[in-house]
Amino acid sequence: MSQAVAPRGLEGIVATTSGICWIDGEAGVLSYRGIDIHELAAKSTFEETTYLLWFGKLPTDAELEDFKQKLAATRTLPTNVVDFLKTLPNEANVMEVLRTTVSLLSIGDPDDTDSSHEANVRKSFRLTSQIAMIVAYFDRIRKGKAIVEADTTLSHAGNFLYMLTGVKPIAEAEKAFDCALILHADHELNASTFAARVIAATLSDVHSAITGAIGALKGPLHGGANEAVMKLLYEIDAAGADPVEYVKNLLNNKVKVSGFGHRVYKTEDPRATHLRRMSKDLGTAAGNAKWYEMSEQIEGYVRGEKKLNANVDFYSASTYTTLGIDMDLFTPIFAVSRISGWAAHVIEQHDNNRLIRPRAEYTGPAYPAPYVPMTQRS
Ligand SMILES: CC(=O)SCCNC(=O)CCNC(=O)[C@H](O)C(C)(C)COP(=O)(O)OP(=O)(O)OC[C@H]1O[C@@H](n2cnc3c(N)ncnc32)[C@H](O)[C@@H]1OP(=O)(O)O
Ligand SMILES: O=C([O-])CC(=O)C(=O)O
Repeated sequence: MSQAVAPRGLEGIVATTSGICWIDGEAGVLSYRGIDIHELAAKSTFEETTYLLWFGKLPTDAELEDFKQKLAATRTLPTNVVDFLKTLPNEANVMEVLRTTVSLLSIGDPDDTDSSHEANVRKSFRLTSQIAMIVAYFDRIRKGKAIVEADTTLSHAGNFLYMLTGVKPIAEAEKAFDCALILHADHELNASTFAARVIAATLSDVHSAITGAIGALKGPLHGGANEAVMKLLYEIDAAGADPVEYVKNLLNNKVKVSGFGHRVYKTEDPRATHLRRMSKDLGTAAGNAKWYEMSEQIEGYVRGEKKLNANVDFYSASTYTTLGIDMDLFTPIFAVSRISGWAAHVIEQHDNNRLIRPRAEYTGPAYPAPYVPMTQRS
């Protein structure tokens, strides 16, 4: 019996139930476990938000302390993984480095053959720490700098910046980065999370699901857009061009402008509200608001002309640049945060699993097509 084909790209299709993240795309509302993202951005920390995503409630003081200690205790990478990072070419794509290294981490993981709820949580702790470590370690290795060992007394955000730069971050930078991690932590059934859930639903392991998710996040229609935004800003700057004229030209040539548009939001992406402010505040404080100002001009034009809103990736580009982070680390940093949401979804999938296996409407040659012998083929 033939069924109606789902809309292209599965737009609007509700593919699963989930208790993790709720979005109202019309109203521009994003919430984790029912708590509004604006409240989390103002009051929470990445650790607390991750606890919320994984365990479904805000932690008590003691639970949060225990969580932070457990997370900090997993700030270690096996020697074979560090050695592997040293064998890679300096110019390697950092998302490819991350994807491959996360895959490698499953070999030798103490819970490799265990996919119980408890083992999945333990793996999630380890991967949350290790993804941050891989990004920071590889960046230092490729720059010929000594690796900075993790500091277990620092927050997840603070430790990442410390491992990356070798300098303990000032409070403002740590706070801004921590807020960015909260904002990127989860987003319902985005492409990478869906990929992770499809993999997990075969009863494959956490590392396989996260490896697939990293591959999906890399694409420029998804997480890769933040790097593409910064490339655009650099291009405009190098050409000494007017940002609006430059983008007008792109749109006239039917080129999509990275950092704009969203499958779900029909209004302002609530995360962009914070990243715009962070970009402005950090730029102003650093005495270099150039990237923010260019971004703001582009946003005004694209919104006015195309009715497209900036998404989470647009102002994260200028925010991270102002924090002194290289642009090819932007998408890996997305993964440094999104591992919390991916892990929550993989755990939820395994806890109540059914194989995800939709159908396709066949559009190929009519059945039965002849099997033409080799001698008669043209
Ligand atoms: C973390 C994230 O993943 S957030 C998204 C990050 N991705 C980007 O920023 C890349 C740029 N944006 C896009 O490519 C899209 O808006 C997506 C991928 C985010 C959403 O895609 P979809 O829901 O499939 O929308 P689709 O691509 O069909 O766009 C609908 C219309 O808006 C236009 N449009 C959408 N985004 C843009 C854009 N950034 N620039 C110019 N036009 C755009 C499309 O050309 C299309 O126009 P048409 O109907 O005249 O052909
Ligand atoms: O939800 C989406 O399609 C993409 C997105 O914004 C995210 O993953 O944060």
